[in-house]
Amino acid sequence: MSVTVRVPAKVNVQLAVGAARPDGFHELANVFLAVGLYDEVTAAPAGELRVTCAGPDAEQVPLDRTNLAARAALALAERHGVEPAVHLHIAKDIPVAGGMAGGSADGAAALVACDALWGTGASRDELLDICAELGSDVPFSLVGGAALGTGRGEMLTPLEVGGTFHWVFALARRGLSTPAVFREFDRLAEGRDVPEPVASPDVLAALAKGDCDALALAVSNDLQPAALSLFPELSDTLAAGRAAGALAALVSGSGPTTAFLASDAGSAAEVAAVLRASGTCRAVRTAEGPVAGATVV
Ligand SMILES: C[C@@](CO)(OP(=O)(O)O)[C@H](O)COP(=O)(O)OP(=O)(O)OC[C@H]1O[C@@H](n2ccc(N)nc2=O)[C@H](O)[C@@H]1O
Ligand SMILES: Nc1ncnc2c1ncn2[C@@H]1O[C@H](COP(=O)(O)OP(=O)(O)O)[C@@H](O)[C@H]1O
Repeated sequence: MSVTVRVPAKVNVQLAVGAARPDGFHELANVFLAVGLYDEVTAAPAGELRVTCAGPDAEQVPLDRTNLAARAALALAERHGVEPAVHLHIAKDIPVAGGMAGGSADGAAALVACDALWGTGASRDELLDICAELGSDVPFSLVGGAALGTGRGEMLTPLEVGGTFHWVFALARRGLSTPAVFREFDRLAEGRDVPEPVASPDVLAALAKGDCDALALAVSNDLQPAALSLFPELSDTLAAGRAAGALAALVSGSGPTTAFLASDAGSAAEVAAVLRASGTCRAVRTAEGPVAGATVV
């Protein structure tokens, strides 16, 4: 008996970042869109907790209890008095440390898989509570679709989306540490007023209408200057994607993956081909959104 859960990556179509809070986190207005790059987590009975991982970048994924999938299983087991004797196999396809919530996705997927395998019958709210404990992006990985995340990003308001958005993702040759990017954000903001983060009405309207031209004009990422400060070569990738005809180009979350909005699947394929030939990135993927969150397959 085993349970497999498929879980998507995310791109931030708006990431507004406020000042650092006393708890070390930043207040956000974070507009998430789930996109069709997936990890799959399979939970199966075992003598003890064990994590294995396969796929691109698998060697960068920790297999101990710091792995977010393992942390999810331990959190659910503790709440329900269950022995976490489970083998979690992660089939990765979401770039690691890429700014696409790959680890967060595996945390949400492992939670759903273990809940089904163990029959703990956790409610949606309980699963969301555990996700919020695991990380700021993890609740959205469970929910999927499109949502506005406030607080650390863990308090979600689902958003209407009136169509399909076509994306191209350029994977970078090295990762970026999310905490390091937030620290660089703080350094760049020193001495300046950091406005309260507010969701952009233009972003919300463009999503609701499914209007890629309007979305292209409205997307923004307050972490982009910090990511570019730590990884300046990403500017070349952004420029290559724009020159290839992308409607918009931005760093995905804390990066280093760069995201390019295209008008349709054909244009996305053209932008992807130009980026592959540009020599400015390690690999290029295309994906559409919104897609569903963590789902038992
Ligand atoms: C930046 C975003 C945008 O969606 O995602 P990625 O680009 O990493 O995928 C998220 O805010 C990342 O969420 P997640 O990766 O879950 O962060 P967490 O594990 O909760 O926190 C990791 C570290 O990031 C910083 N952090 C995270 C969230 C937040 N609102 N403020 C922060 O300052 C803190 O240094 C924290 O210790
Ligand atoms: N299941 C997992 N998949 C990927 N990374 C993981 C996982 N569990 C823990 N990590 C750690 O989390 C770090 C951030 O990974 P990830 O969530 O993919 O980055 P991002 O939040 O930028 O998308 C990785 O460098 C890795 O060390």
